[in-house]
Amino acid sequence: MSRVPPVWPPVEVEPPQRHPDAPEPGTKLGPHYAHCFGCGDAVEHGLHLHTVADEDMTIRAKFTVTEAHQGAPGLAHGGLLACAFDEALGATVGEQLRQPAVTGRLETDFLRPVPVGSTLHIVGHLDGVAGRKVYASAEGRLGAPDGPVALRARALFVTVDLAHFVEHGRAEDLRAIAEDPSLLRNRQHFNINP
Ligand SMILES: CCCCCCCC/C=C\CCCCCCCC(=O)SCCNC(=O)CCNC(=O)[C@H](O)C(C)(C)COP(=O)(O)OP(=O)(O)OC[C@H]1O[C@@H](n2cnc3c(N)ncnc32)[C@H](O)[C@@H]1OP(=O)(O)O
Repeated sequence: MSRVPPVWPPVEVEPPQRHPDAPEPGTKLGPHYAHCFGCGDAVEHGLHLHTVADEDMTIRAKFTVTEAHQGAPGLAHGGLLACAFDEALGATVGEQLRQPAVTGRLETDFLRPVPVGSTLHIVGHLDGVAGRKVYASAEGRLGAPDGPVALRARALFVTVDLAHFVEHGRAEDLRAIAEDPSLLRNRQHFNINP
């Protein structure tokens, strides 16, 4: 099977501009929403992705595969691995641009099986911006930051305004957040991204 990658980004892009309030390299980012399956503390069997801002439009993330994440016996489910990349790429885009954005398209190459108990080290990079379209890519290495590459992913995020979440979200969840903003991360900007 040919694995020649298509041209990336697929359209002409501008270099991304880091927002003045983007976290400094080395900042631990923490969950953006307690009930987020990718990063939230309140989700017992969630992925609990931990992310750290890095230099040069990059985010580093770690995800440890548990029993609850299996597809085949002892191996991570591919859909959950794609979820980990959605989360890491979403953080790459949202944190650097400090603007809400949702996943429009996500493609994932699975190069090696990922066993239960192993940790995936993901590096996400913001590749370019074309109007509301934001392109980002990531690589996941097994067991260590310099371990073998297990996955690669590329995504298109589309920037949206806050009305997206008000219009499409559930009223009771929005009310709960209004009553207890600590459900979202308590930073200078609140993180409404899904
Ligand atoms: C003060 C705030 C600060 C914030 C800071 C944040 C820090 C955050 C930290 C942490 C981040 C969190 C991490 C979360 C990670 C998880 C993210 C998810 O899983 S998101 C859930 C899944 N995704 C959806 O639910 C989207 C569902 N889709 C939609 O709502 C719409 O389709 C949407 C918004 C994507 C586009 O709809 P339209 O009507 O607004 O715009 P149209 O014109 O259709 O698209 C815009 C452009 O994008 C292209 N486009 C859209 N989808 C495409 C696709 N699938 N493939 C190719 N192009 C696509 C279109 O062709 C168009 O391009 P042309 O401008 O014409 O060149």
